[in-house]
Amino acid sequence: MDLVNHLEGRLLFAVPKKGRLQQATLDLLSGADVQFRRETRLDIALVKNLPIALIFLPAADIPTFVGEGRVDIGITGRDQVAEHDATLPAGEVSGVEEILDLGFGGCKLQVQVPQKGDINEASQLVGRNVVTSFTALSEAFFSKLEGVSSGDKLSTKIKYVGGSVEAACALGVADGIVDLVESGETMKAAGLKAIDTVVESTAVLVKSRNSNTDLLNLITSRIRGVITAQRFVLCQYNIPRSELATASKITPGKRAPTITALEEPEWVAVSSMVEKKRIATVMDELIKVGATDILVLNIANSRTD
Ligand SMILES: Nc1ncnc2c1ncn2[C@@H]1O[C@H](COP(=O)(O)OP(=O)(O)OP(=O)(O)O)[C@@H](O)[C@H]1O
Ligand SMILES: O=P(O)(O)OC[C@H]1O[C@H](OP(=O)(O)OP(=O)(O)O)[C@H](O)[C@@H]1O
Repeated sequence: MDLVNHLEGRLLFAVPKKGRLQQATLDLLSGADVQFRRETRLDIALVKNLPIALIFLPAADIPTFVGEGRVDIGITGRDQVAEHDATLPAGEVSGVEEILDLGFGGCKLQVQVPQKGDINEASQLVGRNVVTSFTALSEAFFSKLEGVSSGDKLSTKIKYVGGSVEAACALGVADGIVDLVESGETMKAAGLKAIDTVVESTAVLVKSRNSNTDLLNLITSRIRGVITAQRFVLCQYNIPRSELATASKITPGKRAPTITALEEPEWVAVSSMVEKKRIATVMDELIKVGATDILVLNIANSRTD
């Protein structure tokens, strides 16, 4: 089938074709009931149950396609959006608009130098060689350090490499690099240390500034629901009515806790959404104020807007 001729009337949705963000993105689409089958080697897949076409693109290229309005919506790293925006002429508004922080793919774009060298702060790299895959963000970062206005010549020499950036210092190509750090293992293995942060990143859902359709809002709402379900658990417990006000402060919920009367008039049951990462502390606090029968339930999906 000639897929390109089947794109008419469909919302075009760019997703990473490989790399760190791909699996979590596919899981998110599955949670949002976006059904598709991608033929081997094809970068376009038609969604079976919605008028959407998925376009598989390198994460780094997604902001360009979204920014130019060639695709309507996409998932990529905030670092890639920032790099794209940093290439725009001064004063030009980016065509890429972030709509949701997706919470996965967390990493930092950091300035790194040899652990055993004499450089301890980024200003010491001014006028020296810096290697990176993020040239626009690095140029903006060093322009600020040098006090140079955008477009003017930098004394720091910024060179592009496409990957294995951390090898540049060992090979004598660079005095420092600007590269992504997640666990820090690659940096440590290469004998490097971080001395500054250019951008902190997570995966984001972005849309083209001029795209705004009911379907775009529907898919955004579904994805928001999946993300919320992943971030929160449902906490249920019984509490003496006299302690309800205190307990409600511990579990205020997203809007307000749900309170249900029990057969025993002195007691109520409370049900409230709590952020997963806080749940252990919240349970400790609930026990202290007299809660009993605390249950924590996973949320399969949610919709709050
Ligand atoms: N440890 C990490 N290293 C690199 N990127 C990460 C990491 N953790 C999360 N990311 C995010 O994943 C995005 C895509 O990076 P990744 O290297 O997987 O892409 P890729 O398309 O395979 O690119 P490349 O071919 O240059 O490696 C990054 O821009 C960043 O937002
Ligand atoms: O802090 P860590 O958890 O070690 O992750 C960071 C490393 O991962 C990325 O490289 P990737 O594996 O994508 O290969 P690349 O160097 O070819 O881009 C990034 O460029 C770092 O080198």
